[in-house]
Amino acid sequence: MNAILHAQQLTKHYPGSIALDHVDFIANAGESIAIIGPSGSGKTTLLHCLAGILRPDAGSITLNTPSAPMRLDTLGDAALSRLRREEFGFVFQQGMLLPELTALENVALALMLNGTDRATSESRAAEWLAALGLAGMEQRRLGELSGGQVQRVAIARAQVTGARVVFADEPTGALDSATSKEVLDVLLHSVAANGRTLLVVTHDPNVAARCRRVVELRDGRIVSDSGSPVSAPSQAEPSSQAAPASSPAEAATANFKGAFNV
Ligand SMILES: Nc1ncnc2c1ncn2[C@@H]1O[C@H](COP(=O)(O)OP(=O)(O)OP(=O)(O)O)[C@@H](O)[C@H]1O
Repeated sequence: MNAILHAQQLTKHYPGSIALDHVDFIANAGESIAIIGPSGSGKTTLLHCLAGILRPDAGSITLNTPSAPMRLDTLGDAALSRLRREEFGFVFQQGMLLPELTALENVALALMLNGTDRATSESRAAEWLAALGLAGMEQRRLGELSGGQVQRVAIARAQVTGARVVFADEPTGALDSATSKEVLDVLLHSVAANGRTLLVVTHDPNVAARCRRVVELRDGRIVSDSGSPVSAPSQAEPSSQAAPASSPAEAATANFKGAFNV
């Protein structure tokens, strides 16, 4: 498999605690990886370091791009922000979306920040929203959507730019179990259909069980790494090999190819 993200000897301290203790980690292209572990074990710190949100105190993080490997830990702030906008997508429990904007504007904004014109951005955003089951809701503000619908907007925003790695932190944490399952289906199928890599921090065993690989942290160290499929092997297949649609979520997946071929 091809490594897309490679962290070596990642270390991050906070006053009075060590959040990451010489962590070595490789994410391969197309994998869905759950990061689990007890509260305070360093999951969010690891995710934020890998995503270029936090700078490690020591260690290296390399993103393999088609042009050249890029070292996140040595990039300047402006270059790091640009890399985050172009290469990464984020689905967090809250905070990534702007409540004063409509669903369409929230998704389109991700493209506009990368220099895409407004008309193109809105048209691609509308395709993504439709593919995720939100057709007809484009003009609603976030307060007019359910929690599950808001997370679908976040999933669309995370991927509309063509991000190659999607980072999710408790993406279903605020949802009831039925809605969690729906949102998880949409997230897993959409990243798989587009060949993206997914890293998801979770306390939910149902979320971890649906990921291809499970990495467990304790006291800032990786203590186990399944490194092999635990379920849903089709998640790692490229879009051309995606299974035929047989449910609304899978039908949405099939539409992604259209969303990206425009
Ligand atoms: N901004 C901060 N300032 C000080 N200490 C911090 C900060 N952020 C995290 N920590 C500490 O670093 C350690 C790892 O925190 P982190 O949030 O990464 O763990 P986590 O596994 O994601 O926890 P949770 O499951 O509760 O979200 C903990 O001891 C935490 O208290």
